[in-house]
Amino acid sequence: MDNVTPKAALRLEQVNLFTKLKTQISSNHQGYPILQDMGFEVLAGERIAIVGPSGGGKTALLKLINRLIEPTNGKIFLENQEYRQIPILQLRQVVTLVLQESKLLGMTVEQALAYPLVLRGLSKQTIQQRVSHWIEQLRIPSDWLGRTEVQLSAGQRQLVAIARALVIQPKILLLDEPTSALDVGTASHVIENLTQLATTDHITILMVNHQLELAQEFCTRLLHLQQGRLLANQPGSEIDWFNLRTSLMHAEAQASEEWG
Ligand SMILES: Nc1ncnc2c1ncn2[C@@H]1O[C@H](COP(=O)(O)OP(=O)(O)OP(=O)(O)O)[C@@H](O)[C@H]1O
Repeated sequence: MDNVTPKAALRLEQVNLFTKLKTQISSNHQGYPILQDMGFEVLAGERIAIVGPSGGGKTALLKLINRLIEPTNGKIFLENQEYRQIPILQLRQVVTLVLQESKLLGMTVEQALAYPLVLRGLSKQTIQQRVSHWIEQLRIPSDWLGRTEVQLSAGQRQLVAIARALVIQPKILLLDEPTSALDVGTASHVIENLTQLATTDHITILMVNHQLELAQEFCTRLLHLQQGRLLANQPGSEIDWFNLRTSLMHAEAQASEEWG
């Protein structure tokens, strides 16, 4: 039996993110706080669900981890290496982010799936194998392959975006509400695939998801964000999902009252 403790895939230490511009809302000279005192560790192969009300900082957190934005202060580590010491292209080979609105940049589905692998200089045969594998796994119909972005529905685009991330075989996969436009059956099938992938290939997955039943099915650990702070960091097995649903509904209602 393998008793080796899994390695830390990712670590955040006292990460803060403020908007660059001063706003009227905050007198803080650094600007308006988006994320504050973010500190947590993720082990290789963990499946993390990130939940919280709108505007809580979930997308901002994924963008920090993909280095689309830089923290105002604090440190992020990939295994034991500090982010700022890793060349950005090297980091992006390992950490892949799928945002809510993915673009195919004028390519057909088939071209878009192959493109990241072409950029990595892989052989035609490997590219074909990997692309076919994920088309099959995610049950992408062959008649989508020749279509471009405008010929796909939001849900179809989402599935293609997930496949495009998976062909890359990243070590850390970041997904921002990947199943929000998918029908229940397809969403559940995607979650099954992701769960299996994390288990068999030790891929670490962080997924923002408003659909709590999917988060529950998926996660080994849950991060609960509210107003830019980490409210809870708990193993999935210790969560009272009923209470969580109630508290999220309250927080969402409060947030819409504040905005409305
Ligand atoms: N580039 C930016 N400049 C200024 N403020 C921003 C920027 N991006 C996000 N914000 C603000 O940061 C906060 C967190 O936004 P974020 O998109 O991370 O929330 P979220 O939890 O993902 O919300 P949702 O569930 O609605 O997608 C919000 O108050 C948002 O207005």
